[in-house]
This record gives sequence, structure tokens and C-alpha cells, in this order.
Amino acid sequence: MTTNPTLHIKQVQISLHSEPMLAIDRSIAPGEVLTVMGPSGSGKSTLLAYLAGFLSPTFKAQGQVFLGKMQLDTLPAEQRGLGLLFQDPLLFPHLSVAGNLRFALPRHARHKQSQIREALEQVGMADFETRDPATLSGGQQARVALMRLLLSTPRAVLLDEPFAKLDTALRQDMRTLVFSQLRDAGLPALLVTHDQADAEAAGGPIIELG
Ligand SMILES: Nc1ncnc2c1ncn2[C@@H]1O[C@H](COP(=O)(O)OP(=O)(O)OP(=O)(O)O)[C@@H](O)[C@H]1O
Repeated sequence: MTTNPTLHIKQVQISLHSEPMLAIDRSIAPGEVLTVMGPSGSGKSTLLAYLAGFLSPTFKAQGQVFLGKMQLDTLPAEQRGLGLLFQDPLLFPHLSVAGNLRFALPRHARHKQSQIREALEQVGMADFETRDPATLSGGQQARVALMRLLLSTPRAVLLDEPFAKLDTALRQDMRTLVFSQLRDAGLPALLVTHDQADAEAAGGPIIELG
């Protein structure tokens, strides 16, 4: 079995108009979730944008990011191999559930209907292949978004308040599902959240910005 690389965030400092905004120096092991908390405006989304490779040039960043031996901060966003999960599932409305999952597969694997079927079975949605995303509940959309993320075989994952739009009853189930899937896939992950219960469910170290 291949081991995924560790994500190293090395002495990263981000400033806005010459004012230091945040500093972080952490490594995230495969299967570990680092939770970043902090008040509104402390720079949580800025940190994710920096790691993902779409930080606005208004900000100045120093430091380095490595995924194993691969230096990420010098690569364009699409070459970083990161998977993103947001508050909004962001499913393509013109594709079926299966179409959304197929799109995430590497080009050479798009014929593999079995992978799509297995992914849906894992989240209890075996009968949903042909469904239009607009006809799904919020929780069902979130599960499709999670499986789409995993099928895209990311090497590390960034999560931006992924449970914020789910109602309370669903939220705990989704936390359990997301964090167990990330652990099973052995992916290093960074979670940004306001919610202490998210951080506890993630089960990893917590840092506070601001
Ligand atoms: N493109 C931009 N240009 C200038 N300033 C920005 C830009 N984006 C964000 N900021 C400022 O940078 C600071 C950090 O914003 P950021 O969105 O990272 O905070 P946050 O911790 O994610 O907040 P929230 O919890 O409200 O989402 C804020 O003061 C914000 O006003």
C-alpha cells in the first residue's frame, strides 16, 4: 500500500498592506486533520486560498508548503493535487449524480462505472446514479460532493466550513462520515471552522488564529 505524503506548512506568514495577518508552521500527517479556528477576519479563508493557490495578489506571503518532497507554493493551483470541500456542495446542475462523480475521475478512468457505483453504495445512495442534483436533499448533495472529492484522488484536502449549511441533525452524521473517509484514505487535511464540535469530531490538533 502506498503512503500518502505529509503536508508541511513551513514558516508561512501572510500580511495585508504590510500588516502581519497570520503565521503558521505545522505539518499534517497522512490521515490527520489539523483544525484552524479563529474569529471572523482572522485569515482562515486567506490561509486556504494561499494553500490552494488562488491568494489575491493584495496579500504578501512568505514561507513554503511541501507535500512530501513536492514544493506546492510555487505550482499553479491545478497542479497542486489538493481536494477542496466547501459549505456549498457545488455539484454541476447539468450533470446527473453519476455524471458529477464521473467528471472527478482521472480521464483514463472515466469508463469505470464500478467506481461510481461503489462510491454511491458507500454513502447509502446506490439508487441515485441518474438523479438530477437539484432533486437531492442538502445532506445527499453533501455526500455526493464528498465522494466526488475522494474519486478525484487528491493528495491532501482543504475543508472550508463543510458542515455549516447542514441542519443540526445531519451535521453529526456528516462529520463522522467525512472524517472517517479521510482517515481511511490516509489523507492529510486542513479544516477551517467556527464550530468547536467540528474541531472535536476532526480529532486532530487545533490551532487558533488571531
Ligand atoms: N481580496 C481581499 N483584498 C483585501 N482584503 C481582503 C481580501 N480578502 C479578505 N480580506 C481581508 O483579510 C482579512 C482576513 O479575511 P478572511 O476572509 O481570510 O477571514 P476569515 O477568518 O476567513 O473570516 P470569516 O470567518 O468571516 O470567513 C479580513 O480583514 C478581510 O477583510
